[in-house]
Amino acid sequence: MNRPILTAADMRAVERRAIDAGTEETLLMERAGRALAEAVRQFIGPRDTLVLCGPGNNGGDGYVAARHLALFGYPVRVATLAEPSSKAARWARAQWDGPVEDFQHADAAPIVIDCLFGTGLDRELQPSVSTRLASLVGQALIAVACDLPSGVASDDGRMLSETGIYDLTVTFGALKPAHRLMPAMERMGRVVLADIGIGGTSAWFEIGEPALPPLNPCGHKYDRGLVHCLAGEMPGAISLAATAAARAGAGYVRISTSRPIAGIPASIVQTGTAELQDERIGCILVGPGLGQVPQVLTLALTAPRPIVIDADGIGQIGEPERLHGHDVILTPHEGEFEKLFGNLGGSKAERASAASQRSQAVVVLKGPDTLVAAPDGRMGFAPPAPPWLATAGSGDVLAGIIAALRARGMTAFDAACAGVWLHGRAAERAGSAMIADDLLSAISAILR
Ligand SMILES: NC(=O)C1=CN([C@@H]2O[C@H](COP(=O)(O)OP(=O)(O)OC[C@H]3O[C@@H](n4cnc5c(N)ncnc54)[C@H](OP(=O)(O)O)[C@@H]3O)[C@@H](O)[C@H]2O)[C@@H](O)CC1
Ligand SMILES: Nc1ncnc2c1ncn2[C@@H]1O[C@H](COP(=O)(O)OP(=O)(O)O)[C@@H](O)[C@H]1O
Ligand SMILES: [K+]
Repeated sequence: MNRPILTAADMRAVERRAIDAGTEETLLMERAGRALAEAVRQFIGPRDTLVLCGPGNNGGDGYVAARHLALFGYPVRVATLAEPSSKAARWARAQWDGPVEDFQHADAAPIVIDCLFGTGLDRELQPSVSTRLASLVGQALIAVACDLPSGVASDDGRMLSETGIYDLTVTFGALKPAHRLMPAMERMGRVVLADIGIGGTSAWFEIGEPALPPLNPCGHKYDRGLVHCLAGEMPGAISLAATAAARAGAGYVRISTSRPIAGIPASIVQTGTAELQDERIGCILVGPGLGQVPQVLTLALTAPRPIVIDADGIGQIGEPERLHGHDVILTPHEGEFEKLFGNLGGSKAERASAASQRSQAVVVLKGPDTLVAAPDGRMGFAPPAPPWLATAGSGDVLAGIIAALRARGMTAFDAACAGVWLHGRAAERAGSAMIADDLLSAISAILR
């Protein structure tokens, strides 16, 4: 299931609509604080706990969580940075009947719950605050963030201030962009999304497990998709991509190559000609191992078929507008992205979206926080993938998987999202010592 991703403004609008429809703001805060306490109880046994409360509603959630943790039997202390400034937070503060310490002087504790700032953080923390928070987080056995680690910019995942690495982040109603974007994502530990009875829809979402096209019991190999790969100077990369396409369920994979390629499955057909006008082709794949032969990309763009352009092919496009009128999925890493689109500026999501609109292609902007952008504004955020995916050839495998899914009839955007999801899960399955070749059998295992 795809989970919506909401900006701070989206989230405030959702909250406003719920309040206008009659839900008390304090009820939402009660649910959020209770969910935070429940998550702590679920993951961590009762130990001395210090709850740090800020002036806004993030702090309000903290007072509620402290009350529930005390009821659960946790020895809880509360320390505050400033008195509550919102009505709901004042209510939550009034419900907490224990003492309140001063944030700068509170002793450290094995469990620290950071409820200083959440989606309302709009500037860096005062150095005395960030230093103290980092010290308390650093001394804790378990550090928990309410909604977001304080210091994180909710909408783009930047660190406005550095405050340390957390073990658990409990968020409410919907994921925020920062939960799926670096550098913030790697500071959050496990992210738990709690239901507080509100949520919204959005063109931005976390990519969930895809529904792949069912096989037609009466179908033949072309019904399952023909992927035509174009080889270039380095055959290894296109071999990986082609084999990935076959493993991801394409019924027929062939490679146009000027010389025979050794070591690939015999079922992958090698041909000396590029029969790209063949209407049975479901997707053309060009770029992996292409080298400096731009005429191959030009040839690919003469065919009126869906096309995945990866690696060297991306650098040979020239102007993104050249892709208008074609049905293209681009799969750049940051270097390839910059080669084609230049330095666009803005957050990763803004850059991916601008690039997709400019090229009218689906853009898979890869990295530890891969994004899939469509020209119409939809954006898929990859769920966390293991860092060992950063290995030579793994991008070629991704391009092959996406080409297979496109050839099987998924839309360009859905194929790209599904490919990114499968690629990450295959890496999890293959384990930390994997090489890109190992992803191929892992794909088969997942699709079994
Ligand atoms: N939306 C929902 O549906 C629900 C949201 N909920 C919770 O509310 C949280 C959002 O609450 P929020 O909007 O009150 O913002 P929050 O993060 O507490 O910070 C704002 C305060 O901080 C201040 N301030 C900002 N930056 C600062 C800085 N660098 N240094 C110092 N001060 C700074 C700013 O004051 P300012 O000085 O800007 O006037 C203001 O006082 C959200 O993360 C979630 O936990 C839940 O209760 C359930 C439902
Ligand atoms: N730190 C990381 N954590 C998770 N995935 C990563 C990380 N770094 C890169 N990846 C993924 O690994 C793949 C690398 O692709 P690419 O850069 O094209 O490599 P290559 O050209 O060697 O195939 C991409 O799918 C990317 O999203
Ligand atoms: K927080």
